[in-house]
Amino acid sequence: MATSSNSSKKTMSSSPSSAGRPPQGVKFARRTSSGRVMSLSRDDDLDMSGEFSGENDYINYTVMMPPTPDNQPMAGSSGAGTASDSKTDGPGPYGPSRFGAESRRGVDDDGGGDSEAAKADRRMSVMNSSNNKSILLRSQTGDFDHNRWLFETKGTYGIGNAYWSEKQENKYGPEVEMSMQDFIDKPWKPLTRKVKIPPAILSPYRLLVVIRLVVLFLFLLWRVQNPNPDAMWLWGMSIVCEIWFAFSWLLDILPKQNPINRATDLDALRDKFEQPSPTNPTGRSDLPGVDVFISTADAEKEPPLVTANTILSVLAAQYPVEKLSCYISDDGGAILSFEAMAEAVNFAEVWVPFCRKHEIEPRNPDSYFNSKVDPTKNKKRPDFVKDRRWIKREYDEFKVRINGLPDVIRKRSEMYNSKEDVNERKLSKERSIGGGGDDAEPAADGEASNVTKATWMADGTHWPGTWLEPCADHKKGDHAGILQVMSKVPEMEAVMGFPDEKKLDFTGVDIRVPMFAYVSREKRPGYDHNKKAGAMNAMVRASAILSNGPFILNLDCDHYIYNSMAIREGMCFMMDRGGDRICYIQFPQRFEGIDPSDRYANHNTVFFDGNMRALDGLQGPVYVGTGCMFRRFALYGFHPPRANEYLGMFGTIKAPAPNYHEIEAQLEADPDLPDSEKQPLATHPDLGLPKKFGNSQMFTDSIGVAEYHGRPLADHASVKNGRPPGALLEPRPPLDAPTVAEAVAVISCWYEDKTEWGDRIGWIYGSVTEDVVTGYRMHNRGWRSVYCITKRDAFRGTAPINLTDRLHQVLRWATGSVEIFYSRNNAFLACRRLKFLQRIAYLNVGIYPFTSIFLVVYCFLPALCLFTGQFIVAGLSVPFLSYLLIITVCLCLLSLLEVRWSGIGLEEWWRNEQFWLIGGTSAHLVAVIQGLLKVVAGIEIHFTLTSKATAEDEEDIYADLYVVKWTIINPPNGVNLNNQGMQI
Ligand SMILES: O=c1ccn([C@@H]2O[C@H](COP(=O)(O)OP(=O)(O)O[C@H]3O[C@H](CO)[C@@H](O)[C@H](O)[C@H]3O)[C@@H](O)[C@H]2O)c(=O)[nH]1
Ligand SMILES: [Mn+2]
Repeated sequence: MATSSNSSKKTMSSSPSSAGRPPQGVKFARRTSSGRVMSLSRDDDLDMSGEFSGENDYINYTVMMPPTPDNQPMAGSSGAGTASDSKTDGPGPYGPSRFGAESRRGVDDDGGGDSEAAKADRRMSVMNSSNNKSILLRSQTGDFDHNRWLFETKGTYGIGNAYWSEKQENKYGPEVEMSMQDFIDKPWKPLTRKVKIPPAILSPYRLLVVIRLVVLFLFLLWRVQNPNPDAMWLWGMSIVCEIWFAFSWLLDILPKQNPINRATDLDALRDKFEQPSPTNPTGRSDLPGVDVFISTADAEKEPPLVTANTILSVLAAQYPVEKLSCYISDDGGAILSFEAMAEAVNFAEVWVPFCRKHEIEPRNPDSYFNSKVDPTKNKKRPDFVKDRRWIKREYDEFKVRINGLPDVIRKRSEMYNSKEDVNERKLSKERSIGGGGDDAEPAADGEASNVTKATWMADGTHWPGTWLEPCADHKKGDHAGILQVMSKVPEMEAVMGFPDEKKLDFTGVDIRVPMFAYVSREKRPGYDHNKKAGAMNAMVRASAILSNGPFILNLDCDHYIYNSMAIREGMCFMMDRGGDRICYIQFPQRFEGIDPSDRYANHNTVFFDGNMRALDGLQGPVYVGTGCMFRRFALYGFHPPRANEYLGMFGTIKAPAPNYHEIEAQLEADPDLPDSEKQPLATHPDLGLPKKFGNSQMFTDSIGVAEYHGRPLADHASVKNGRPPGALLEPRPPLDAPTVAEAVAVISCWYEDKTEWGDRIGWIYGSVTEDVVTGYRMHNRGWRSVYCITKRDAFRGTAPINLTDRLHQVLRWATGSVEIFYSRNNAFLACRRLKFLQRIAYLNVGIYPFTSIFLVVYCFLPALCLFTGQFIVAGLSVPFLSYLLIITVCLCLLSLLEVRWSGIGLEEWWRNEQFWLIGGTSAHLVAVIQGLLKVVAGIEIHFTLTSKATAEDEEDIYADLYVVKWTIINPPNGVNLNNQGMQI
């Protein structure tokens, strides 16, 4: 089933051994004599597609079909001569494939933002918002608290609701003819609201914190004043520890004083962006684009089947198909991942419409078929059972194909290699015939064994990535950049299926699949690839050129979309009033396959439901990796578009942001300033600052567009930095070859030379927990973030199940924290835009591993007491005991209240305490030592990938639970087994 598709593969090294390669296609990337690919910037007036083939400084660029792993690997490529027509255009198992990049790109449209029409649109919106607002509307936006009011009235009011629900019935009917005035006067309905934690819980909580603080202070004072003269050393040691514990408790508890909950209104989002309106008569989606990034690094530890399932869940997400793009970054450059992804896209052709037709959840096939609930629940269509049976079989076959891939690839490669061998032998024979003699034969044999064993793609070309038998240019950390658009940019309008389409009846179901691209950045020895952060940055650039979605969702390869509405939930925040100041939306990380009693606190609920919720009430949750939706513009290192800054201890002092004021004043004085001057982007405090993004003009041009597309709708006077409704209805231009070439150029390993990538732009380098640092930088610039807990989990993933893997993970996180502590990202050095309590929270992130030193010492104290017969105090006096009692009772009450406001279970809380001690006396301590070694001796820290369980080992999913691999981080655990250290 050869599928027609275009692969855009950069053949960086034109190795002579690739005799069977088809003739090179479009040539357009420029390569200098030094071997570097230089500025590939596309000039809009210049048609680059044809003219470069004559120049010798352009490298070859092949647009070819992706070899979807077929089950007749050698067919059609039996001879080197036939390879050239391997671009067979046949239907795959599900009909004509959607693979491929188009060859032309709309000339008149460059994505919206900067074109004349868009400018005119924006001017219109400025006029509308300033002139046409009714008095009523303005009064509503004054000091009146919409969110609160809506919440209290359960969110139903005004003509808005009635009006819009009527519309739903008849999308394209005559009702569309509503007047502009109607539209403008539509009450402005918030997309999100804050839900306060009941004061009945919060007030006693705060009170107890104060009480405990005072008592703790008095206790320590008493302890200092009452030494134990018999054992001063014991007394001294214990008191130092106790003071540290008090300090770290303070760091932990202070940022927790204002937890909040949030709720989103998905209906309001739909009404606002996807209902017919004067600016949008057909009700086409006016939502901004979203680029989803999946990262994988190792096809062994991260099984391709798991990754493929994640991809499928993304492709089937409920978001306008034409606005959604998915990218996978393969840091391993493995052909296995590549072909598995090609298979996944193939399967998506039926899987995605199936999900839409029957509205199933979750849309990760593996979880869906394994879920314990009755699949027919709430299913009304009579053909559901039949369809499900069919797709289940189809999925099983898909699994078999994926599992068979390693074999297929190996066999195929062996075949090609032996063919090469034979050719080589023939050649040498011919050569040696001149010399004559029978001894030619053994000589040829000897030669053959020298030929490197290449890894071949199904179309008879060399795999540009890592080979099964690694060699120079084709191994991990040394291979070309690969970018392949596996599913092309979809049509703008829904494409409805018909009966019997692809063996299922898809009548009235949109059968489009979002764009999907496989990306493996170039890697060369001598370059620091910066782990996940580097992979992310490469994807940020490639996606800016290919789709430029103003929002970026990042998922690890094992984290799939569990709630197909998740992206829309995030979008509610981004598109709400003030949403343009939100840099990212962190979703809680939820895990599956963890032992029921969650022995090692893998769920981490105390963190995800407690700490993060609390931070949401300050400046926002920290960025903790997978399940986070970014504003692209914020990733580029800009400051938030804001007129005011909030300074001071508690961020309550309002002051105008620098520069902004001046420009405002200028504008007032001279209303005839050029239009561009009125745009909020132009009034960004730091837009003038030169940022070093690298030399891709196409990339630089995309920045402003992404910013503009990411703004909330300017449908209300209170939206200061919005875009007009209907601005995002333009179709996306199809991808053309120069665009793809540019995307390949920006994933090359030298692109970041002398730029600020990883320093001020994108994911920040230099830490194994790139996530925390990246988020910190944004908060430090004054952005805020939002924590989005959805009723149905947004995403789900796997977590390490045995103690060793878990400790390694905790070790990596703690090491990252120590790195942060010793870096310039230490919150002590933060600028004043970081709110005070937020700063404390970040300090805590950097400091918590150091607690382990004191914890270990303290854990040894009981033993020391036992041996020496001494105690930390002179005698068990009444004040000592009563202080201890109050402190402990307060702590218990606080924990209870915390459990109440965060909604976690008591057992979960207890597991967390236990694991805190286990990790605190082992992994954290090692992390402190590692961190010190790095700072003092410059010893690098490795990123140990967390192994993911295969979806296959179902027999005993907890088999790993008790596996203990002895490593340096285990021994301190012995301490814990007997001691439960007294915890202040
Ligand atoms: O060189 C690398 C190393 C890792 N990864 C990817 O990074 C992700 C996270 O790796 P994993 O071993 O699963 O780490 P976890 O501890 O499970 O991940 C958490 O912690 C990481 C930081 O330590 C964050 O990056 C993750 O998003 C967060 O989920 C995976 O998708 C990897 O494929 C790469 O792309 N390139
Ligand atoms: Mn993980």
